[in-house]
Amino acid sequence: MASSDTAPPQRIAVLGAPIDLGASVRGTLMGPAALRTAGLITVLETLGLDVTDYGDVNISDMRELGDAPPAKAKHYRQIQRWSQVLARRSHELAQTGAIPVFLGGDHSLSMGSVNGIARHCREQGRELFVLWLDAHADYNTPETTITANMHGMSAAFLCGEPGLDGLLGDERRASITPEQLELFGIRSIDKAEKELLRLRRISIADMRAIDEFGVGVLMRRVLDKVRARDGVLHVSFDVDFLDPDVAPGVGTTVPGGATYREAHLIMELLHDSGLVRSVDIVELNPFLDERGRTARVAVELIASLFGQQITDRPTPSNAIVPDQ
Ligand SMILES: NC(=[NH2+])NCCC[C@H](N)C(=O)O
Ligand SMILES: [Mn+2]
Ligand SMILES: [Mn+2]
Repeated sequence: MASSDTAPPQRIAVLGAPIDLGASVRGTLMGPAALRTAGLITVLETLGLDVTDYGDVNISDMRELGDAPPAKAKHYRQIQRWSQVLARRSHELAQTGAIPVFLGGDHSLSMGSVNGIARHCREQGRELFVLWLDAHADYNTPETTITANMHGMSAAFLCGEPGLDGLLGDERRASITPEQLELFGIRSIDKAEKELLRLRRISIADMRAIDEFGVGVLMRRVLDKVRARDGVLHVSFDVDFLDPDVAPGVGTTVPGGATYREAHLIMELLHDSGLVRSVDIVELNPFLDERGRTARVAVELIASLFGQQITDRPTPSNAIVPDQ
């Protein structure tokens, strides 16, 4: 991913998705603006990347599909429009060879972004894995949900769980299989959601596992799996993955989250792996933030994901982390 003297700089395609109807707390629609204000574009350019900011997605010209909205999925029609346009734009951006970075917006946007990336990967014959950095599993369906908020359903939707079948019209719905989903940082799961996760044998690095083994070991397990299958990675980064002390600007805070250093290490390991092909940054709610603190932390973490290093010398992580 890093640029060298000979290789052309890595291209990054930034696209904002100012959506907040998937969550119960309004305000994530200001996320793309806050991330830009916190310097996202400049930070990436300073790292030597070739960044194109495509602005924010517009859904006004989307036609309405004729499917029946499920009973328990709030703002289904609106989110359907976002998902459709995002699936299309995401596929187009991936085709240009750039790394798409989607700025949310609540986590329902991943239903579209990941669908488009998955389509591109299928066409390329590469297996796509999705790393879901989140306090929540987002593995509810209209059947299991308690809140009817669609940001709590996106991971389940992507794995082809029933209930939102008409969301993308004719577009193939299951973007990945349950074994291509890696939940990481999880500390809040609803009862019926937990049962579904167990049934599907979804891989979960919860906070208990992180406390016990550390993010280095657990991340290496994820990365080794992707490498062994010659796959690539999409990183879906829900800002509430971070501890609320570090990142207060989110609508669904859960105590006991990842620390500042844990999060940076994850991003650094992801960068070193060279496997990341696309990224979502979701759930940042500037309306709830403290003087832009959370937006700035999110930007710093994205910088680590794209190669910012403390010493500007390669860290030989394999030399200092003993084999399991
Ligand atoms: N992307 C998020 N912050 N999701 C929170 C989901 C919370 C809860 N599990 C629900 O279904 O409503
Ligand atoms: Mn989420
Ligand atoms: Mn979350």
